[in-house]
Amino acid sequence: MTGSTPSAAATTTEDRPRRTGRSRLGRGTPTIDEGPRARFGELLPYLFEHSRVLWFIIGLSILGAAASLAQPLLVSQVISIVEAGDPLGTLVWGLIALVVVSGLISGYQHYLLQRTGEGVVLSSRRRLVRSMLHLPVSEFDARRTGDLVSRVGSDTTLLRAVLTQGLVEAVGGAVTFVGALIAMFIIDPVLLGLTVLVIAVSVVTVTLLAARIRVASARAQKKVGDLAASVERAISAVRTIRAAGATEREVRAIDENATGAWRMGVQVAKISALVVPVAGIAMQASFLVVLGVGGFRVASDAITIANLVAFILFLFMMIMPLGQAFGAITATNQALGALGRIQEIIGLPAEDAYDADIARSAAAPKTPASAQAAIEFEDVVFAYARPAVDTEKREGTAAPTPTGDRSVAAVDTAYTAAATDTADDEAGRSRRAPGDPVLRGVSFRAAPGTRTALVGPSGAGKSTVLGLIERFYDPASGVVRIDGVDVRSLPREELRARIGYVEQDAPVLAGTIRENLLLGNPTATDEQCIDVLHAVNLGDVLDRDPAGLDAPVGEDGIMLSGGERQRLAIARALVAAPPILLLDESTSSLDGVNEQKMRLAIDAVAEGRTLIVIAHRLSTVVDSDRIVVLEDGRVVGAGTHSELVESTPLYRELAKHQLLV
Ligand SMILES: Nc1ncnc2c1ncn2[C@@H]1O[C@H](COP(=O)(O)OP(=O)(O)OP(=O)(O)O)[C@@H](O)[C@H]1O
Repeated sequence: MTGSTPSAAATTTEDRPRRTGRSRLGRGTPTIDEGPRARFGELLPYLFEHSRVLWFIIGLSILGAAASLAQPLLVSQVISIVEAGDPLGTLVWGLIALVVVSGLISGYQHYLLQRTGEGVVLSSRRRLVRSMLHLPVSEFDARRTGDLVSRVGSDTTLLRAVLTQGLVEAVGGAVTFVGALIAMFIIDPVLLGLTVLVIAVSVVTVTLLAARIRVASARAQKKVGDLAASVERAISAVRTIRAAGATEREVRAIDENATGAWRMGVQVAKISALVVPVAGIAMQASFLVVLGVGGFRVASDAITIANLVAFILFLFMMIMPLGQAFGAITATNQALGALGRIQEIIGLPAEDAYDADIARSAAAPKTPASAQAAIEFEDVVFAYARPAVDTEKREGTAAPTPTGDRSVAAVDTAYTAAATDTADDEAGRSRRAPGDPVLRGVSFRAAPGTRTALVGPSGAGKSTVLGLIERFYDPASGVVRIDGVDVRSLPREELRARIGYVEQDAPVLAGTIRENLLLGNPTATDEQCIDVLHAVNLGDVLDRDPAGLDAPVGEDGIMLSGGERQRLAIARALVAAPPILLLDESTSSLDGVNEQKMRLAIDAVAEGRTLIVIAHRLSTVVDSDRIVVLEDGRVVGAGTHSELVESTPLYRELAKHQLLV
């Protein structure tokens, strides 16, 4: 699922990748099974990047072709000289030299082709990764991580084959082919006519097979993407899967995808395998025709033996490039299938820097003035798009659900009990149709330098509010402002540089503590890093490992406790010293000790900045300057704790359940 404005949502999500696939990438109408297919023209920019070396290689292969073409002529000369009983002299040495030179040329050419092929893979990976990481956040909602990884890892490698398996060599091959054809025409046009007839049949057959190879290959690559996505899903939730006793089921699901990929691979192999015998039969048939008819023509003195031998050698020379051409067609078709999947991502529009229209029409200054910015929501309506392209995405790759946290369960029970007239619980949320607004006219203001808490039932839209401030999504209507400036008119980089954002789940990256801390501010000193660690009560992690700041945190920060991960994420946001901090408190890790540490951390970071905290337990935010209560996408109350206890039943109920009143 993706988000943006409802109207935009309808066009920017599910349909877009496929629509882009049709208009930019393919002829005809690709089905979801085939996936997008690229046009040959889309391959050319990748080749043009290496045009100098490719011209050099083409030059080499023409040279090699000329050396090969000279060989039958020399052989024919040698036979004539032997027949006449004359001494061979330097002719034999010339022949040997030719063989050696063409061998050397072909070796060097092979190396250059492989190297250039690697270059093409590299540049396609660079372009793809650059585009991928600049896609709007909503695109990632709709796509499976494993499939994206597979495009970078597997699809790109298929582009190499275009070069290594023949496209450039086919140029040299074409020279040999034409040269041989001319020589054969000069030697015996009748024999040539018969040969061409046999070969033409095989060329037509191979051309027909090529179209099927392209379709099968695109399907095979899609299956590889499915496989990668299912492996990613299983690995990312390995603990949950083990705990649920679902390992074998996952293995079977992955196995099904692996079998699907295998089946498609075999289909490609079958079609490609047809190409080989077709080429072989063409060669043998033409050889037999030449031998049989040629024998008669020697007997009737229409052609000499020396010329028949030369003709047969030229025949081989003509057929060899044909084999190369068939290989090139297969490889190119496979590459076009893969390139379709690469270009599908590259062709998607990147996140825009800012909304030019709004920036133009904004009367207010483009840069927020104060160091402690005010945040303002005015009548904001927002809907996520309709269901994602792939439901597996949300079901399968979701982070493991926190279990056994009774305090969180109690919070939601409290909300549910309080919410009598609206449906806010799980059942209520499931009644909201996909594409219905998640925020329905939200308005509130967080004054500069104050602490604002967002509270409300699960699914009320609290995290969505933070997503809109960060401009991961834009509202359908209404405005989000920082210091009076519409956030859409600010360059995203500038906007995000002003905001520290701590997301709810998995906020720690694999790597070391230092790498995590330097993410938002690569120039921070060790001293600054250590200071912020102490500020969020994480000083002790430095003593645990002699590596100190260079201690690894493991994949997703698995070597730290849940509370420590959350506080490390806060520390990371602080290193960049942002004037605004958005903190989506984790629903897990809320035991008493962690909660206390979290409160202290929040106190420490609140100083001198505008802070918006999403709280799942009131105790962490009860002393906030302002608490905004969200319910089903609406603000149902705002004020201090004591004001809300008086004025807002939902809040009062919640406070009662948490023994605060
Ligand atoms: N990326 C997304 N795509 C589609 N729908 C989404 C997306 N993120 C959230 N939603 C839906 O929007 C609604 C509000 O979600 P949100 O995460 O803002 O709620 P929340 O109040 O923060 O909940 P919690 O307290 O459980 O974190 C939910 O119904 C949720 O299913």
